[in-house]
Amino acid sequence: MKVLKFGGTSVGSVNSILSVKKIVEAIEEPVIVVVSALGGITDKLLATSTMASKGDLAYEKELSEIIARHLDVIEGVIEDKEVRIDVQKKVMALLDELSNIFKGVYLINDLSAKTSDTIVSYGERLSSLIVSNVIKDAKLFDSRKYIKTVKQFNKHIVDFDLTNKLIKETFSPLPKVSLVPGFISSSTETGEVTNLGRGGSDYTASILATALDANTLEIWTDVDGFMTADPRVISSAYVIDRLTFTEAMELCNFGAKVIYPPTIYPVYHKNIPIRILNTFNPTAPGTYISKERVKEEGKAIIKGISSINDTCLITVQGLGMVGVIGVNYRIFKTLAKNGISVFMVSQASSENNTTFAVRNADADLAVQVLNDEFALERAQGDMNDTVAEKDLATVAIVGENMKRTPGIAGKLFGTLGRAGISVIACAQGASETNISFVIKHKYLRKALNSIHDSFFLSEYKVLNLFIAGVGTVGGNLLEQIRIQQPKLMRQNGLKLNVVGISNSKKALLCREGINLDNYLEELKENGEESNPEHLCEEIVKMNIFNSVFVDCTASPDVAALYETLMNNNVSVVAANKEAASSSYDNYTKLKETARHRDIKFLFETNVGAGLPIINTMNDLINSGDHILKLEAVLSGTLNYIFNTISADIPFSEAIHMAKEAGYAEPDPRIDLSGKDVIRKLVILAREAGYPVEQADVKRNLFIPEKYFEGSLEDFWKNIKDTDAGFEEKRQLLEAEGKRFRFVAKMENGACEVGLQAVDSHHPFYELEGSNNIIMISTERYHEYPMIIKGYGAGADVTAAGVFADIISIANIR
Ligand SMILES: NC(=O)C1=CN([C@@H]2O[C@H](COP(=O)(O)OP(=O)(O)OC[C@H]3O[C@@H](n4cnc5c(N)ncnc54)[C@H](OP(=O)(O)O)[C@@H]3O)[C@@H](O)[C@H]2O)C=CC1
Ligand SMILES: N[C@@H](CC=O)C(=O)O
Repeated sequence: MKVLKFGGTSVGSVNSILSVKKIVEAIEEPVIVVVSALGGITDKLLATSTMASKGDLAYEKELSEIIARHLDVIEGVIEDKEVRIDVQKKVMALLDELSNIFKGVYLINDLSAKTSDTIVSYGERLSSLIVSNVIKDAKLFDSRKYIKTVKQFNKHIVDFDLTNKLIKETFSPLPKVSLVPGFISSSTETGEVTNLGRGGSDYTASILATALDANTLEIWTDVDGFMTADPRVISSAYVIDRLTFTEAMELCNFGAKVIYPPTIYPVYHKNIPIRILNTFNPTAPGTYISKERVKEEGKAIIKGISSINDTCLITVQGLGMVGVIGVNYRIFKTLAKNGISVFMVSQASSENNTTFAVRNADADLAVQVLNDEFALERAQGDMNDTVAEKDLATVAIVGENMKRTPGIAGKLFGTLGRAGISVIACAQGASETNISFVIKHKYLRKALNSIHDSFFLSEYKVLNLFIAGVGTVGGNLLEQIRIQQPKLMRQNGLKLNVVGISNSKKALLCREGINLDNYLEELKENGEESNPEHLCEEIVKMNIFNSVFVDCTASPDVAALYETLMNNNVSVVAANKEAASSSYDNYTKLKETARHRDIKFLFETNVGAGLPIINTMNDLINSGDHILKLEAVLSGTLNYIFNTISADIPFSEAIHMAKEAGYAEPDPRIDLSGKDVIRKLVILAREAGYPVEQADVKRNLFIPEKYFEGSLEDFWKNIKDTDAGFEEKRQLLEAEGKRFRFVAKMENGACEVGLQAVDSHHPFYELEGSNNIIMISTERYHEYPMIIKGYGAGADVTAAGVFADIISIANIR
């Protein structure tokens, strides 16, 4: 035989009760079916009691809703008219009793524990009566007659000797289907109605399964089983197929509300397995809980992560505690005497403090009673005042396979460190099945996500992207992500979740991910007013794990956010060159911050767009080479212009064309003035190991300074004046068989940029379109420098370079 328990949601509606009928009637062996009250009814009974006890006549409305709910369910689940009328009568009789009790509570304005217990018992009495008339051949039993309790420490404790005896008598012989109300019981001494506490229906089922030696206990609920973590917080959480009793106990004691914790003890002792199944998805395999510890190859070492939101840490501290016997005894005795439950304890081996976790609501009382207990020691200066730190959260990782497996704690705390989360207290029992730690509540979501990502081979890894700038580069990047995303997910298990998008005026932020099919309209219509500071604040506030800020703007104000973002463990990928070419101090500070926080600051596209220049230089240096000299054409815009001007296309027209083609900076004067090449050379020199500032670069510019003064419109208007002069120079050069190239050079840290006329023997002569070229001379590449050449500007190649930086953070293959 087996015992099946159906919770409130499983018997909460007409459809769910019909599913229960189908599930039970398909079983061939004898079954005991335990039911909870209709979903939400226990809460409503309690709320109505409180109203009535306060003399609030509105209780009558609540009561009429309770009545209507039950009558509606009967109407929907019982087809046979005669049976239906009979059940309606019986149910109405119970509801009349209930109504009279409420009236009494209302009239005398008093709600004793006994009356409250009686009122809530109606929930299961009503539901079991209804369900017993839905399932074919079901026989209804009354749990008050065989689940007996005695009072201990103001709680109703099961009187197991009597209960087991009565259960055996009651269910002999065992009917094919026995229908049993969960939760309710009665007192051994007085016979009065009692109950097993909230969630007690699971316990009823466990007690019955144990007393009758069932082969399985099935808990039917509204989820597919124990999940690796709370799926409302972690989208990649999945159902755990097997757990040991210990693991299940650890997980549900620690916040996973799949089963009521005491349920596990009785069946554990008789080694009766529990299956967690979903009434709404009955074919799902669910979670199987048994004594056996199975170590499955390729599966995560830990089984689940759970958490307690409501945590306060209390610390008792003082040098006077060191070596003194009995301090902890006094702490915990005092707490117990005052009914304060402690769920985590941590004591340093120095013995100078004991820290423990309680619920926030118990904190003030705990501090007060402990200060009283240690009043003398405090007065003598041997101990400090007791301190409470509220609004914290406790997280636990659970798994029996952690036993004797080195590196678990290291991995856990390393993961938290990389996410920028500080651990306030931690504890691990010698059983090694649970490592618990306390953090600030605001980091809970991030901690759970980071740990889940690190420990579980989820179907996919997530990178959360904030993309600033949706123009030429940013827009192209978003389109590449949109197109590539399904393949990355399928082949590499990488989900790129774009959680933020912004332009200069608006920001769109969504933790769950922005739909990339129509982000521009969304940004326009639903984006919030934004500026760089606001954007930064919002990102920090969202506090998302594995997040990357992608800067596709040209804004110095946006670049100024990197430090704060990185200090909040957000990696940065920049197409924007402002930060890497800013003061050397700022550049090194950002790089050090990234190293120190174990995050990334990547800016490959700052030089040569998608060409692998910076990465190659880093690889050379990291393998022990030294960069001695760089010679390069680094402006796609200028190279394009010099390759495009002709008798038909004047200089000013070629600038327009470079802008149109997406090569030029948002402000093309940055290209024309040589500034863009200067900052690129500075970045390369720094990456090569030379502490260079922009002011150190010698420059031989080719457009007089006056053209860069005034507004951008002035520039476009005035630059036409240079067309004739340029055409003259071009013709001369053509006659000499030479071409203009704007060349950047660095030799042992000395940098210069300038216009050069190169002949056909020069390696830069044949450099088509907007291409860039760089010759890198090193100790190893000396006689024949390393050459990297290709598209050096343009939306798609730059976006692809930014994309590559992002992918490198995910570290996928
Ligand atoms: N084009 C290329 O070949 C290469 C470009 N780069 C770099 O890429 C960056 C982007 O260039 P590109 O795409 O051509 O420029 P665009 O002008 O096309 O786009 C810039 C984007 O940045 C947004 N923006 C500006 N200021 C802010 C701000 N304060 N906060 C948020 N968003 C802002 C703009 O918004 P709005 O529309 O509201 O102004 C726009 O969406 C530049 O730094 C450039 O140097 C690097 C390598 C190659
Ligand atoms: N404006 C730049 C774009 C790449 O950095 C260029 O023309 O090279």
